[in-house]
Amino acid sequence: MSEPLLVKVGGSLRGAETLLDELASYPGPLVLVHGGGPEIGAWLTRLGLESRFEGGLRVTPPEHMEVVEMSLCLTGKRLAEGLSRRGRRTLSLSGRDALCLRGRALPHLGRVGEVVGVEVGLLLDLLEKGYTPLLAPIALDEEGPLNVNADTAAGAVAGALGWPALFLTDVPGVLRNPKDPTTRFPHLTPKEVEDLKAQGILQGGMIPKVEAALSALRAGAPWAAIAQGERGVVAGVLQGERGTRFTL
Ligand SMILES: Nc1ncnc2c1ncn2[C@@H]1O[C@H](COP(=O)(O)OP(=O)(O)O)[C@@H](O)[C@H]1O
Ligand SMILES: CC(=O)N[C@@H](CCC(=O)OP(=O)(O)O)C(=O)O
Repeated sequence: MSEPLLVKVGGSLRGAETLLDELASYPGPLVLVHGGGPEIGAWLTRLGLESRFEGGLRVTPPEHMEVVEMSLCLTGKRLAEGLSRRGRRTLSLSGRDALCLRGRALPHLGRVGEVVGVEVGLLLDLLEKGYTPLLAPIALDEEGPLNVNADTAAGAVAGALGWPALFLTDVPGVLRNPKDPTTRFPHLTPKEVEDLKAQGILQGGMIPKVEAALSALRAGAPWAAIAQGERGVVAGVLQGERGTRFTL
């Protein structure tokens, strides 16, 4: 029996047909979390709204939140359709459905939050019925929806499930030189991550991704890895041949 996996699909991978084939054919149970940063940015720009990032997080004033949510939900529906057409029946949900992701707002970033609770029972029920759950990173607090970085949301879901977390993105892993794919770190510890941050080697969206991998491990995920969303990636990571693996 193949091991269950939590896979985060980065917005940077939009339109990657080979990734849909790869995920649809995975023989074990999957719970998926998707991003969609590039689409959100494109929609905000189209509507004349500008985004500002702090530490890799999109500052989200309340008036931007509907755009964020609409964009993420559309991305989720497209992915769910792509996987379902390939034979993996996938349901696209957000943290609002059945109050699946409970959140807490972070200070000074508008409606940006983190996940404080995951309705694991719902995810397991869907899996048992043969559906693959695909979550958009929207969590709920008492005031309504929160924009959660998709890596952060994926780390929280992996931790709550106690499943391994695989973050798929557009680079082969954490790189010493982000422009040179041959400089991949096969393995990183929290101390090494701190050093890379201090040296400015981890930037932008890689910061929440690495932090999410470590927080998934701290919450009980058996392993966490960042790798490129391409054909053969799941087997490559399981065999230790691709991606960057994290250990505590
Ligand atoms: N040290 C690093 N190694 C690899 N990628 C890095 C590094 N620092 C910053 N990055 C950037 O992080 C990006 C991946 O994060 P992000 O764009 O948020 O992806 P996703 O949408 O898949 O979550 C890479 O495309 C790369 O430009
Ligand atoms: C708070 C915050 O930054 N939320 C992210 C949510 C989407 C995301 O994380 O998408 P990727 O995985 O494609 O980066 C955003 O607004 O872009």
